Amino acid sequence: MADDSIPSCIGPKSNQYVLDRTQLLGDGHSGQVYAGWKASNSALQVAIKLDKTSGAKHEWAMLRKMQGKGVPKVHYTGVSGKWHVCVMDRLGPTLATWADSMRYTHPHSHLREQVSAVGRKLLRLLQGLHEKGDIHGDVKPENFLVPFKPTDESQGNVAQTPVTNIDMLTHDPVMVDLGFSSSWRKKATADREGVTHIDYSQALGQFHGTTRYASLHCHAGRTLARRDDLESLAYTVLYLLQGRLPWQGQEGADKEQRDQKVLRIKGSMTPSAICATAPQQMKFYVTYVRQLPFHEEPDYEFLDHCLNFGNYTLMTAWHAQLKAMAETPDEAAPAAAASAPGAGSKRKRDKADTAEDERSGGAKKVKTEPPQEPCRAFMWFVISNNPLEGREAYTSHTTYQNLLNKVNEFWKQGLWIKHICFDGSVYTALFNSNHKYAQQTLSHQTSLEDLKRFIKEYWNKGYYVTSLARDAIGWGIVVTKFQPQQAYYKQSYCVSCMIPINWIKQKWQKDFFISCCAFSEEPQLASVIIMSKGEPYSSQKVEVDFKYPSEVIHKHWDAGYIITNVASWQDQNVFVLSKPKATTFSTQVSSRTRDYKKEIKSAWDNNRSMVTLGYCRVT
Ligand SMILES: Nc1ncnc2c1ncn2[C@@H]1O[C@H](COP(=O)(O)OP(=O)(O)OP(=O)(O)O)[C@@H](O)[C@H]1O
Repeated sequence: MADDSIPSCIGPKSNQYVLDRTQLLGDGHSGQVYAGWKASNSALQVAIKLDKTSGAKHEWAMLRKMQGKGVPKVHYTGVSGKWHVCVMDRLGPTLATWADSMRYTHPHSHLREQVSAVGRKLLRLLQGLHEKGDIHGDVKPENFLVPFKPTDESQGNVAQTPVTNIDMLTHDPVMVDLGFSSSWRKKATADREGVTHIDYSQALGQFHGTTRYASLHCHAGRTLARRDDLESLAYTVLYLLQGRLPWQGQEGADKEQRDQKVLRIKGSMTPSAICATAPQQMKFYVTYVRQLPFHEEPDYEFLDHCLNFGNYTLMTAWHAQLKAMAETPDEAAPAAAASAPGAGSKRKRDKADTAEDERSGGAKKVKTEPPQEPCRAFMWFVISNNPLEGREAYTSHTTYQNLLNKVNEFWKQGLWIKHICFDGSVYTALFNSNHKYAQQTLSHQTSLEDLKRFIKEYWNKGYYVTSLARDAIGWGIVVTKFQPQQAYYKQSYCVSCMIPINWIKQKWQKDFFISCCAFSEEPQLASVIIMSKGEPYSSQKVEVDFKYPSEVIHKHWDAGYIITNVASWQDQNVFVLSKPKATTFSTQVSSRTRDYKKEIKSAWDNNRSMVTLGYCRVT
């Protein structure tokens, strides 16, 4: 039944529009779009967007700002009853509808040529928006419409124009739905020469956008930047070409679970796998946008060359280079093989043996060449700080029992376990002569229920959990009794099937900070987070990424944070960064290495103390 609150006439008497309730053009999350016409001139066909929220005013302002630059012409905006109303040019079908119908009626070569043209035009539309200081924030095929160009001008009617006949080589797509748009540059500097980029932040668990097309950064709750529009454009182009994306059709109890599944598939697929059945240039496009730093101005010319896959006879020098690269055999090793020590091609292994990132690292170079796609690999993350204080040691063993025997020897020497870690086959433990510790126990628990029982039992005895690791069959746990006056005030744990970001945020508000964490995949997904009151930090961040987020880590280092925990969660890495209350700390080094022993030795040789170890995905 039609909603009676929907107005049939819109606008002041001198400028009225008639709304046709029988012609719903689109139904979005914030309202509906109906067809209509100008009361005094029925040939002027319009689209009338009714929005329930005052957020519409932001979209109106954006549409006005972009008039003449690829958005529909706006005829009227105002409020009617409970609706915020925007009357604009009526357009044709969405690109999704257009491509779906083309796919079954035209040869693939034709679709490919058309989609290439569309992709390049969309890129330029987004570039225009970016040059104005804004990003779209919801790039997807449904938000770009085919223009209405009636074949017979005298009886023009959008709906009757066959969508399959619209030649996008000669028509330009139009961008709609700017409701999610935001600025990528700071307002105060928008008109000045030295443009300042907005600040980076990550709000884990906050995802706004369309799951199917969202960038990985968007899924991770990171502040959106130009790179995110361009990553979504890649998925849009791939959808138009293939009618499907590899992460479609995921099922789950709720939207959050489905989003998590999509993120996991999207994030763990290499650009080659995502573009397996697409033109090879798209692989370079996806690789490039996924590696683009937050602040960096995208190289639109490079992306345009990648999207120019419609016609191989129109090859530029760039294009030829891209094609040559596309024909080079893919060196990516499968994840499992890459994770085994010594696996992967020799060249890759030599190149990737150790990578180091330092707090005082220099400025980054801007990439102008086609990026190389990295292979997926897991490595040790060795985190060390300046300077080395007291004694330190490490040990590694393939069985928990052997580890326990060795730990007993270290305890006798006055060394305490600082951290334990498991890489799939080997347990590693770091030790130091921590003067705050008085007693320690290392234990192994096979189930989560046993782990919870153990933690409670030892809390009652005055111990706190100081390290945790997940091994092949259970959980290694270290509990410690502190010297008087040195203990935490309180400790809390959360066992969950996801990273419990809301719980963590609540605890942060009560001055708890993450002390340690561990994650399991088998037999079920589980995350165990231990938070304590009394940690020597003033603030904390959690970063979740599919690889090592060097750019983000540098930003946090610059803001005074240090990495205090590294762990892996499904295909992703979890980095806990903490801001120490004391300001004595000077430099932190994060090394990704296959040979952690060499790295620990090098840290000690350079007077650096060990903070933590993790075994995580690096690419
Ligand atoms: N000017 C127009 N002419 C014709 N159809 C339009 C026009 N504007 C929007 N539409 C149709 O209405 C749909 C929804 O529009 P829009 O995306 O602006 O609404 P929304 O409520 O913000 O949607 P979403 O849930 O995607 O954010 C579009 O996908 C399109 O099919």
